[in-house]
Amino acid sequence: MGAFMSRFWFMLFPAKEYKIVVVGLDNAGKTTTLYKLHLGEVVTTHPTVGSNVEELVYKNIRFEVWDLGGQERLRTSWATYYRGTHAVIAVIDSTDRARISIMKDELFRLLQHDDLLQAAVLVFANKQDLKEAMSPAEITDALSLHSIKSHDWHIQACCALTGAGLYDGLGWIAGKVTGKTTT
Ligand SMILES: Nc1nc2c(ncn2[C@@H]2O[C@H](COP(=O)(O)OP(=O)(O)OP(=O)(O)O)[C@@H](O)[C@H]2O)c(=O)[nH]1
Ligand SMILES: [Mg+2]
Repeated sequence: MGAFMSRFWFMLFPAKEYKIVVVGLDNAGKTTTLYKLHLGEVVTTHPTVGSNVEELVYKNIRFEVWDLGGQERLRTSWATYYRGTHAVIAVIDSTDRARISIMKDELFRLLQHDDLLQAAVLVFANKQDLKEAMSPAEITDALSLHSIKSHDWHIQACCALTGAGLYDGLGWIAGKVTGKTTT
């Protein structure tokens, strides 16, 4: 391959791609988040059975983003997606006070998984447009995030419908996986 072709090839296919898995209870807004980031649009969603996967490029960093189904019967299969994961996004429906403790249990279970020992963890406090939404501070307490010492974690308020906060969260992941500060 000539020098020009080689440069062209690497522009098209940069070597590194980072894998993100998106987890959270059903109705949290995972699929809405993925397609808001991927298409810039709010898509009509149905409960995900299995997964959706899309590629995102942000600040020249390529991410392969896996959105998993959150229904109870599907959560046991989340672990089959973990291998090679650089970052986890846990999407929270900030109005779902009744089930935040279930999400906490799911979060602490995934933190113990061997395939996620190196993964950075971003918590999206989604649906902040709704007035009954818990604040990020309330969610931090409810999920006991300060007790997590084994992983880098960060919580970001967001609204998947407007996109507010989504790129701030992705920027945090970008900084963690590349080891650089991105602005
Ligand atoms: N008000 C509001 N509604 C949202 C927001 N994000 C998502 N939703 C709505 O929440 C509902 C569920 O969104 P989905 O993205 O399908 O949820 P999911 O987490 O993918 O659900 P499963 O696939 O069943 O695990 C949809 O009606 C979305 O329009 C948000 O930020 N604010
Ligand atoms: Mg979904």
